[in-house]
Amino acid sequence: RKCILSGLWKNELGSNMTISAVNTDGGFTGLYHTAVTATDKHIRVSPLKGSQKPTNQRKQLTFGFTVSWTFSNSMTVFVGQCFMDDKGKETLKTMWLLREEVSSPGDDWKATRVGTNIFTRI
Ligand SMILES: O=C(O)CCCC[C@@H]1SC[C@H]2[C@@H]1NC(=O)N2C(=O)OCc1ccccc1
Repeated sequence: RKCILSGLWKNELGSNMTISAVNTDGGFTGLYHTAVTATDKHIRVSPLKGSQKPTNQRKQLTFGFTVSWTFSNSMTVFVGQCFMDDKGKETLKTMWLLREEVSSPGDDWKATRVGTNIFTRI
């Protein structure tokens, strides 16, 4: 079987994402609902856009997507791969870069954070 990104996923932080149908060139959109916040802002659902390698080429495909957070001026890019176990259970192993909006170039050094996330189907 092949990994399909469409559907509902959750990660180890409890964040959820919904990925829409993947189109023929591998493009997809979706919504990201993070469970964690570094600010006192109320968490809101944020849009995501991404692309994956076409499923007809790969079983355990690679993908990337960008989340433009609706409640802050920051942006996160995720990159990862879908793995399937022998029971057909899919896992998305990802790493992300979070770019915070900083007020001056002098603060650029501290503006990017990195993290990992593992997603499984809900
Ligand atoms: O949910 C996951 O699976 C992974 C964790 C991602 C959490 C994201 S990072 C950007 C956004 C979300 N939480 C938060 O406080 N954000 C935010 O933009 O806060 C503003 C901010 C950003 C960077 C530094 C300080 C504050």
